[in-house]
Amino acid sequence: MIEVRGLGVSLGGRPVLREVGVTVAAGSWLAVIGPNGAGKSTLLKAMIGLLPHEGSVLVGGGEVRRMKPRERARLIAYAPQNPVLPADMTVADYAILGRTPYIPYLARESAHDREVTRSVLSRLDLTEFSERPLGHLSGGERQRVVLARALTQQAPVLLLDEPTTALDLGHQQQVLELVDRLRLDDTLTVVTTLHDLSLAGQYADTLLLLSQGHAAASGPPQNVLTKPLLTRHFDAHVQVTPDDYGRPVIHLIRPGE
Ligand SMILES: Nc1ncnc2c1ncn2[C@@H]1O[C@H](COP(=O)(O)OP(=O)(O)OP(=O)(O)O)[C@@H](O)[C@H]1O
Repeated sequence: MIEVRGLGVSLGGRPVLREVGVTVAAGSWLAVIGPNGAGKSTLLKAMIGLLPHEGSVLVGGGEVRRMKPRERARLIAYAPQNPVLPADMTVADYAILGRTPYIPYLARESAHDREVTRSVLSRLDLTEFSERPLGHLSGGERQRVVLARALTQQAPVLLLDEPTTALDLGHQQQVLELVDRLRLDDTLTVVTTLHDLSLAGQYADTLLLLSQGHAAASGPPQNVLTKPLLTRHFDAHVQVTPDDYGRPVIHLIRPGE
């Protein structure tokens, strides 16, 4: 569903991604991990065609940079890490913007568009906030609203940049479970950046470890979430233990222990 080959991106005259290649099969989940500044958000932005780049990014068989915005929006939904939100717009009005690619020019949203939006808001525990202005929400509520807008888009490819950073434990689990259920029910292809490596290992089929703009490792979680790789690329003291299902769990340990 997604095929990235020889991707290179320069920002401010500096190379930020170099020769990155990755393939994501339809219906699978790729988690992009790596230290701050490694290029994770840049990779997602390149996948949606927002950045000039070298190499190719194919989504659904087509080059993203050649797609018309409406065509692209029906194929790829993207929830950025820190979007600027219009403070006076209500939650419901913002979430229904995800339906824009389906609304004919000069027409209004249909009953179906409103129903999709209502259902997504309900699944994200946001019904009670529907009429609240975005400027009157907590950080975690705002993050769920950004995700809601991406989900109302009902695109087969979902790119989520750090979807859980501002969420409490329960909402982290709720959001990731919801994304996984949609992935399985509707064969969505999911790409997320995630700083929580244990969560990345629990939900993703494949991990891509970016380090200083290049792909340092990729593969199933147990091959990427290893002590040597994490120590080298994150410069951290960690212990990796399997959970009850054999998936790697990462613990930070005090240096010297
Ligand atoms: N517009 C820009 N101009 C110049 N450099 C930029 C620009 N945007 C990002 N960068 C740089 O590109 C590098 C990669 O940024 P990116 O946001 O992709 O990292 P990241 O892996 O998502 O980091 P984090 O974990 O901190 O979110 C960083 O060094 C960043 O400073």
